[in-house]
Amino acid sequence: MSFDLAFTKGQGTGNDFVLVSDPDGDLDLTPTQIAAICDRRFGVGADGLIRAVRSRHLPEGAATLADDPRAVWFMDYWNADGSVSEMCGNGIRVFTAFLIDQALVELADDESIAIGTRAGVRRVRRAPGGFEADLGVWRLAEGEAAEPLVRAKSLPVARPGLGIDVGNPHVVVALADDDELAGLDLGYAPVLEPAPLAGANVEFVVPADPLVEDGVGRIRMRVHERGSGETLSCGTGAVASAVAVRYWAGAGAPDEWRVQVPGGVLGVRVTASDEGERVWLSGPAELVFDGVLALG
Ligand SMILES: N[C@@H](CCC[C@H](N)C(=O)O)C(=O)O
Repeated sequence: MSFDLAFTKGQGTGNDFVLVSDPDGDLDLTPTQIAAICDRRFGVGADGLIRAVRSRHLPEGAATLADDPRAVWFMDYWNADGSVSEMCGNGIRVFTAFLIDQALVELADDESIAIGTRAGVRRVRRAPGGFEADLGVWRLAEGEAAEPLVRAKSLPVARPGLGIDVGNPHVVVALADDDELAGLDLGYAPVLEPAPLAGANVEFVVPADPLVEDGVGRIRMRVHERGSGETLSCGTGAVASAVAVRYWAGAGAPDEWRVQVPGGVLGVRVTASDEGERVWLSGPAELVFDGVLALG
């Protein structure tokens, strides 16, 4: 059966998404359709597709509603290859802008909104230049996944990575300098040893000079995203990179970080909580254009 699909294209620091509104959970897009929509030559083109659906219409949404009944909306996130992810840090800001634009929610300056995701409930509020999202408590990956070896094309030898979970899986690799970062060929997926069953997003980082300025840590990052390849930015990847460098730096490292990615700059904050260290991601969110796709 063919049908018209209304969509909005959005981006945050160049990480771009196709957003669709499906309040009652009627849409049943297949992974193949999603990959076709995200294809940059034959489709709209995007790093991922995000469906706005009321949480009560999804099994994962029912679970988040049980945690927080205010999480009425669920961010149903899909990578460009049609695989699902638990979380998207740039996506959740763009998703919030989309919900507001579609008049599905109102968000005053002093309020936050609870959003259901596969990683649990996340809260987003307005911040200078965009939005800030509370991405919950970060954790080191466990067992062998904590320190995998990473091989990437253009790196002559395997490098040690640090496995970090911020709702979705990341491996962060420190590089020597900007030349090494610029010379990376991320047209090929980095190979991890041992290879995590569910895959991982891989971030490569270098410190800025100086690493800390006015109490704020500064790093540069490039990323190869699970399910999407190299992207201009990854919000959860920026958070994973900041906490990895902070972890390596040890006691006295800053709680506030600026992460320069090819598509712009993201802010990361770390705060103490009873459950562990919470991480906060801030950055822009823009809706670029609307369109209608004939599917079928
Ligand atoms: N770009 C996103 C992360 C999207 C999901 C990721 N590719 C995964 O599979 O976990 C971000 O901004 O966090």
